[in-house]
Formats: sequence, structure tokens, C-alpha cells
Amino acid sequence: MTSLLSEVRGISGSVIASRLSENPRFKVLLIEAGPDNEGVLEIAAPGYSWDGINDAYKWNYVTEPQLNADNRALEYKRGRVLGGSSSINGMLYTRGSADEYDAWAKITRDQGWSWKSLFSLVSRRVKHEKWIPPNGGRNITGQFDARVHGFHGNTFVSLPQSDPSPLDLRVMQNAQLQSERFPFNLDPNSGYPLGVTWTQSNIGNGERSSAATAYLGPQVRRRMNLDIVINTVATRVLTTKSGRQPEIRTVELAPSSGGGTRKTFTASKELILTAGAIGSPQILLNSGIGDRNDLSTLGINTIADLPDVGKGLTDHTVKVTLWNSTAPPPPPINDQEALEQWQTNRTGPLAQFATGHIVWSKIPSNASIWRNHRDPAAGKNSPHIELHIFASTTESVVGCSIILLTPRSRGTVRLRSNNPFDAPIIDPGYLTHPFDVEAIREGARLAKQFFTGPAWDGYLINPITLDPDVDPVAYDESTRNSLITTVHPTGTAAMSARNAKHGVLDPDLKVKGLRGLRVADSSAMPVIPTGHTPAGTYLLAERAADLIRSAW
Ligand SMILES: Cc1cc2nc3c(=O)[nH]c(=O)nc-3n(C[C@H](O)[C@H](O)[C@H](O)COP(=O)(O)OP(=O)(O)OC[C@H]3O[C@@H](n4cnc5c(N)ncnc54)[C@H](O)[C@@H]3O)c2cc1C
Repeated sequence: MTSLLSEVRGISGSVIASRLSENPRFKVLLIEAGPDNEGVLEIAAPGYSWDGINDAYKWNYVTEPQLNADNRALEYKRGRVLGGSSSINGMLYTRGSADEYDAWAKITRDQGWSWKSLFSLVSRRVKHEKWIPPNGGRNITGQFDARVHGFHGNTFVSLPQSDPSPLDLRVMQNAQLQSERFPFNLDPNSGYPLGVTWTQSNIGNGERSSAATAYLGPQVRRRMNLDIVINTVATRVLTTKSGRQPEIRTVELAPSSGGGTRKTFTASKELILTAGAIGSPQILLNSGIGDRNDLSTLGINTIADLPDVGKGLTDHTVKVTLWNSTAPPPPPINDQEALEQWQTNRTGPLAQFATGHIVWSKIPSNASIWRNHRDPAAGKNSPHIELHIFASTTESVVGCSIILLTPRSRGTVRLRSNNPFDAPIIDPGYLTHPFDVEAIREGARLAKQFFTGPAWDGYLINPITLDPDVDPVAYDESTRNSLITTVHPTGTAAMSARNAKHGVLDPDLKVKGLRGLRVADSSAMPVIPTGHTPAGTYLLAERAADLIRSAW
């Protein structure tokens, strides 16, 4: 029997296409708006991450001016290349806490989304992850917990290649001396991340491990039942069979360059959208799946009146805190030598990106913020704040990114027009809920507590950024005018319980009220994980592949 499935892909698309095409009875077509990732140096070499990657591999979006963030419009780039944003991101690999996944299970009333169930996709069946020691063979004993990792899966996960820096040693010393407040935690990916942890990244053998390299390697690409189409945009999905519950198995495609040529393609079984938390709601809305009132204003016929499409956008925000230090900056990197070293043996500055440590913290239960706000954390293991420790490469400055992991602000993805080639209107609604600005202030207090611990005596001199306790009003103002984003959008086509009127997808990721169409990417997450989003997206995609396989 031959089945036909079709998708648009990033992380989830790569995973699902790879898993489904393991079975020769399924025929899979993958559609990607961007080019191939293969042979692109700056994507492969981890050290070029973020700004070192050419904008040609990105959707170069900008948000709407953020009214509560000094009216600034922020860059909002997404990957536009095989592997999606996993081909351009900072490669941090953190799963978040068990509590968020258990909240997914509670919201959807489907235990298959619980931490215990998803975790089995990583470890027990060793499917998704391939833990690997860093190139160069440094000793990593005591820096991770082998019991919570997979060793025979697809996606490489590793610790930094370089030996612990003087900063790392201070962080570890501080974790001992302030163990009540900031204890050392052997592994952030056990489902219980609270504490000071070593940073894990999607890097293997000194190269970026993206969804494309991990799931669409040469052997997978050779499969006769998998077709990959690049530089092609999915503009809309169309009704294949109308009726009380319309069937959507047809996708409309156009060359990425625009132009008038449109082709349609009908899958014999189903369509799976994995265009990400911005792309998937954009395709749904362009197709007439969304809020009937908004769609009619744009002259789009409604196929399914689902008001929550594009709503509920949840993202993590970042504020930086800095200290002058007595430690000299590291010697400058010679770019040419670094490239030659990476090309020779995949080591050196280009073989890694994030280094060092992350501190995962709860806002203390006696903090003043709880007088005004309920706690949005999914449970007692969920951190509110991530402190990502770093040192400047050019000055004697040490600091951390304060990342708010449990925001209460929500935003939207809407259409600008009924032209699928128009960029969507992205309004993350940063700081629209008063909890968020206060929580970032609490995060700055946690950072101050951490950096004034005894291990920093003689190493840190004075804070450069504002002290939240000296002038909280000025501090909040600085939050509004300097806040940036981790670009972790989620929740724009969220799952809910099968009979719930709210939400967009049922617990099997099927679009409510329709047949033949699923959405299986970070837009489906009903609660944002308290970590960087790719790890959760990989887990979601592995389960999606299981659901689709067992359905057919
Ligand atoms: C600059 C940046 C830095 C980041 N840094 C980190 C980090 O350090 N650590 C971390 O853990 N996470 C990071 N993230 C987040 C992470 O990469 C994403 O959360 C993750 O990739 C999941 O994204 P997604 O599900 O939204 O889909 P994506 O991975 O973005 O995939 C969507 C795919 O669909 C394609 N597509 C979209 N629309 C269409 C269409 N109409 N037709 C055809 N194809 C289409 C896109 O081109 C893309 O390939 C970062 C993200 C960005 C953008």
C-alpha cells in the first residue's frame, strides 16, 4: 500500500518526514520555503550562530512597535532553510521542567503529553537524542547525568569543548558556597532543572546538529518514498472535500521568489503543517481557518471559524545585567586561524557557541511580587527565571541574561492582507501584563544575589547596569527600553481537550472541525516550556510521528 502525506517543515517537519518515511509504505513530500542547509559553512560551524549567518537563510521579520517596551519594533528572525530555526539558532538544548508537559497533559486530557510519556521518547526508546562527548576529549565527569540522556538517537547533544574557564570555576565555587539558594544541579534535562547547571548544546563533532542534519542525513534523503521540495512556499491549504466537516488534503504551492504560478497538490492521507509558530498560523489564516470576523475583513472566505488561530503567542524575553570584573578579557580571536582550525579538526572557537553555566531559579515565595500576582509557573519544579552567565570577549565585564520563563503577556500573529507573500503582523505583546516587568525585576534581584555571593570576592568589582533595589522605577524603565527576545514563539495554534471550544487543535494535533489536517510544531504548545523551545519541539514532533503512524 502506498500512502501520501505532505508537509511544510522546520524542526518538526524534519522529524516527522524522517520517521514516517522509515516505513516504505508511506510516501512523504516535504515542502520548504528556503534553500538546502547542506554545504553552508556558517550554518555548520557553531561559532557563526546568530549574526554570522546570512540573512538569506532567514525570514527577516520585525515585530509591531511594542507599546510597553518603549514603542520599539524588535527583530524577529526565523530560520528559512531546511531545519528551520534549528539551522540558525543558538543551539541550547534544555527541555524545561516536567511540570509544563504535565500541564499539556492536563489541558488536553491526554496523558500521552505528560513528561513521563514524552521522556520515554528521549531515553527509554533512545529515539531522539544522541549524547556525545565534546571534541577534544576533555573530562566531563560530574557535569551531566547519563541517566537522563539517549545515546543512540538522532540529535547530538554535548557540553562545551573548551576547558572550564576561570568564570566557570567561580560559578561552581559559588554554587557550593550559596548552595541553599543556588545549588548545583547535575543535569538540567532531567525534568527538574532548578539550580546551577552546565550548558548543553545541539552540537556534535564540532558541528551544528540541526533537525536537518540529525533527521535528514544522506541515508534518509536517498529513500525512494521521500521527496524534498525546496524554495517553495505553501501559500494555503484548500478544501479537498466539502461537507459538515470539510476535508483538507490539498496544499497550494508557489515558488519562493513570488510570481503568479500556483500549483496544487493533494495528499492521499493527510497534510501536516510544521511551518512554526509564525508560519503555521499564517498558512491557516490565509486558508480561511481562523476568526471569521478578522477573515471577512480581509476578504477571505472562512472554512473553519476558529478564533484562537494566531492568538496566545507566548515568548521569552531577555534583559542583560553586567558587572565590572578584575579578570582580563580573553586574547582576541584571529578569525582566519579559527576557521582553519575548525576546518582541520572541528575544534577551536568556531566549534562552540554557548559556554559555561545557566542558573535556573524560582522567584522566592516571600517576594513582594506575590502580593499582587498569582504564580504562573506550571508547578513546583518550574523555574521563573533563567540566568545565563557569560563573560565579555572584549572587556573585563561579566554578566548574565535574565530570561523570564513564565511570562503572563500574550501576543498575536495576524495577516496584513490576503496576499500570502505579505509578512504577517507579529505582535508578541511584550510586558503587556504587569507581572512580567515585576518578574524581570525579581530576576535582577536573583542575579544580584548570585553575583554578590562569597565566591566573587576580588573577581567582580561593581555593577554596571542599574540596581533594582536602588530605584525600582528607573530599573523598570530600563527594562522597557532594553528588553530583547529569545525568539521562542509558541502557542499560536494551541492544543486543547477534544471537546473544548477554545484552542485550535485536538490532542492528536488535528485542526478542530476539519479532517485531514494537523499542525505539529511549537505553535501547538498550550504552555511554553521553561527552557529553550527546540527540545520541547523535538519531543512534540516525535510524538506527532507516532500518532500519525498509528493512525494509518
Ligand atoms: C535567531 C534565533 C535564535 C534562537 N536561539 C535559540 C537557542 O539558542 N536555543 C534554543 O533552544 N532555541 C533557540 N531559538 C528557538 C528555536 O530555534 C525554535 O523555537 C525552534 O526551531 C522551533 O521553531 P518553530 O516550531 O517555530 O519552527 P521553525 O524551526 O522556525 O521551522 C519552520 C519552518 O517552516 C518553514 N516555513 C514557514 N512558512 C512556510 C511556508 N509558508 N511554506 C513553506 N515553508 C515554510 C520555514 O522556512 C522553516 O524552515 C532561536 C530561534 C531563532 C530564530
